[in-house]
Amino acid sequence: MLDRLVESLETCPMVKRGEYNYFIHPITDGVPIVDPALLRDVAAAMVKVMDLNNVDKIVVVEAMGIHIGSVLSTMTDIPMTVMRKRVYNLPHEVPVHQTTGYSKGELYLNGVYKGDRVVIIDDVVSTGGTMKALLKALEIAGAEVVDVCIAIQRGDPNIGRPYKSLVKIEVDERVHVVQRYI
Ligand SMILES: O=P(O)(O)OC[C@H]1O[C@H](OP(=O)(O)OP(=O)(O)O)[C@H](O)[C@@H]1O
Ligand SMILES: Nc1nc2[nH]cnc2c(=O)[nH]1
Repeated sequence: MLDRLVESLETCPMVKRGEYNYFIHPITDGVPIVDPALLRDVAAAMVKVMDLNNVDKIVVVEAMGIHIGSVLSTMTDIPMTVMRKRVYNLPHEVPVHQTTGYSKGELYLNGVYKGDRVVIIDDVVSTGGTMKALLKALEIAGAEVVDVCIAIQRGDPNIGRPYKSLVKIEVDERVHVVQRYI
């Protein structure tokens, strides 16, 4: 189920961003082209490894959580909300500060309320800053986080709670998949 993900990661293009080796992959960047079979593999693997019993909502992060979350949502019939970088000022909106390796900003959670059972998914975790911001927003909203699953884990970030990742990678001049969940 994850062979296509592993193979595509280990052969994906790389660019240097300063000293940082940045990998470019359809799941994390949407380029050069998103293979439907790869997207299906990732979503199907998430369905297989996650606890989705009595889950009310899937929470994803703009922008690159959206394509995976959309497929997962249509496969499971669980509604999805997107943590946005844009403020809407809707009632109950929860703003939180996000700091990643290369950016800082505000994120805004909508559509999640006290007592909701939610799962979180995203494309990649690297510093863990985005996940920490999202977990804080969900705590403020009063939601119960049932499970967290990230497609690609770069390194060993601590997000303050256990989480699952489909593959774990190390990166030098190319990507090495060092662990896979299934
Ligand atoms: O573990 P972290 O260091 O927080 O990095 C992970 C986050 O970085 C990427 O998003 P990014 O903030 O680049 O925004 P984008 O999805 O809109 O490109 C990715 O989609 C994750 O959400
Ligand atoms: N696409 C992509 N996203 C990242 N997030 C953190 N590191 C990387 C990277 O090297 N490539």
